[in-house]
Amino acid sequence: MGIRTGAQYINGLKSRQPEIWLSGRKVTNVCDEIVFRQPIREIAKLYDMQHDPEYQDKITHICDETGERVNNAFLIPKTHEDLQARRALFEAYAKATFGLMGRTPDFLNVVLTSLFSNASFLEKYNPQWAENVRAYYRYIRDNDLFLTHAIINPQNDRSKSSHEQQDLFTHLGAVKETPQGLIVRGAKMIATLAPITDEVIIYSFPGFKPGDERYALAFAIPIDTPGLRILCREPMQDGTRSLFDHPLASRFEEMDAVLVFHDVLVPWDRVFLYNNVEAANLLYPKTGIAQQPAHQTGVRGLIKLQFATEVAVRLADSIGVDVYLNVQNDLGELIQSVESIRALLRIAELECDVLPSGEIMPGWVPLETIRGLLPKMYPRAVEVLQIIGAGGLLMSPTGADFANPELAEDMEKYFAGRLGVSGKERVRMFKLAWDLCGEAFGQRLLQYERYYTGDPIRKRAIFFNNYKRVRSFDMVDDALSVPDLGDDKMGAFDIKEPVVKS
Ligand SMILES: Cc1cc2nc3c(=O)[nH]c(=O)nc-3n(C[C@H](O)[C@H](O)[C@H](O)COP(=O)(O)OP(=O)(O)OC[C@H]3O[C@@H](n4cnc5c(N)ncnc54)[C@H](O)[C@@H]3O)c2cc1C
Ligand SMILES: Nc1c(O)cccc1C(=O)O
Repeated sequence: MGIRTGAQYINGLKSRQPEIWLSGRKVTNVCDEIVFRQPIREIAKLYDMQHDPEYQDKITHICDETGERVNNAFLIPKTHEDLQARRALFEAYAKATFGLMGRTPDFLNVVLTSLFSNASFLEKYNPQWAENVRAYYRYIRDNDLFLTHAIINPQNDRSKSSHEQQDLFTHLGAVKETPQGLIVRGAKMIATLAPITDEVIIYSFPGFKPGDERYALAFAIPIDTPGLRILCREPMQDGTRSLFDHPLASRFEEMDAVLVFHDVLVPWDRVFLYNNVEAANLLYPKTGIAQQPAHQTGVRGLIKLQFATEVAVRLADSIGVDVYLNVQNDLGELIQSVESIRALLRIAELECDVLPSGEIMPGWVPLETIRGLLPKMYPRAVEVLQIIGAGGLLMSPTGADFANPELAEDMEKYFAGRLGVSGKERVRMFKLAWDLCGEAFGQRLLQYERYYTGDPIRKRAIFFNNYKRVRSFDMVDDALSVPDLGDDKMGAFDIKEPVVKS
């Protein structure tokens, strides 16, 4: 099959009946659910881009194995050009959503591609697991499917391991083996976009301890598998608010959900690992599913930070405050943050690691540096929007007010910005900023940047320990290697007079 159109993606959603709970009721048809309608349209646009002459050659390629056209997320990078082809995809998808949708199809399809290209690591534990991963990658690639994932245990008692929680199956674990497959029970979080995806893949960050065997799991199943319950968080926009009043929240609400598995059957051919703490702890480091996705998240994060910075620059301009030193200082800081991330991405693409298989991994040091900086830089961009917008962020009327002729004169007179910026233009600018820095929608985007790649504190500590393990810090040795001349001689500088040729 190869690349899908947006209509085919939507028809796929219509062909299934996942158990989705939203605001206390079961969703009967996700495509008719007003909260999901616009986000589905935004994802469908990404699928249509694969057929658009402007994008097709940039974001898709002909699969060597099948001869079909497939998305570049399924490309195993073997050359710098391959890496650029993946970047072109990440950039095109990020720009289509201003970087505001973190879990677009390319993200997990890159994760799966990395699992596929490094599945041999599983062979020592169970060769069938490696085969299952390979078959699953081909299935998702050839059907161009959209995955969600939930790799975190629900936030119950973080001071205790999974097997020490109040209930043995609060956290998702294996209950029993059957001839058809594994029965799993418990919960995982946070499956972003789960309600509008095709499949769910489950695995975990490293960190399992002896006694956690039943939780050491990795598998994938269709999103409408019987017994899988999708519990959505409270919506951040109800789908009725206008594009004028909420130019971003009305389009890019990325629903998050807890997945509850009520004795769900995972067929054996969908089991990638289980009951093996060592394999589960090594999945990340041995399959590159931290490093390759970090390229996608780095590009997406750059676009998101760049977008917030551009909004801040235009916000300041709209009310003439970018003439002031303090505003220029803040805006300059945001621009330098954007340029820092842009430079780090280039370094990551130039300083690659080449695996024995020939796969090239963009450099982990610059990528993890991006992952450590964005959780600080993006919240700062939100703060600068709040500081520049000030009270103006709370004086925006609605599109309905602008539509009422009785108010027309006041709207133009009292809401106008600097000379050349009409009342409607200034209010639209401030609404764009408010969606990013004031709305619950914007606060989720901030929390996403802080936590989507894990706890930034622990990730930075892991980064430090990995960096210390591979770097020598030998300038310190150089500085300490000056011969000790003894105090009386320290002042004597045996500088030889330069020989001057007459
Ligand atoms: C908007 C959003 C979207 C997300 N989307 C996804 C997704 O699609 N798929 C997915 O799998 N996950 C997703 N996540 C979850 C994300 O992976 C987690 O938020 C992240 O791993 C941090 O875990 P936590 O939220 O459970 O925080 P916790 O680990 O519960 O941390 C809470 C606080 O306690 C501290 N803490 C907890 N445990 C320790 C410890 N052992 N040592 C030191 N400090 C500790 C932390 O530093 C933090 O301050 C998403 C998160 C957000 C915010
Ligand atoms: N956060 C991640 C995820 O959700 C899937 C794969 C990788 C990561 C990561 O941050 O490394």
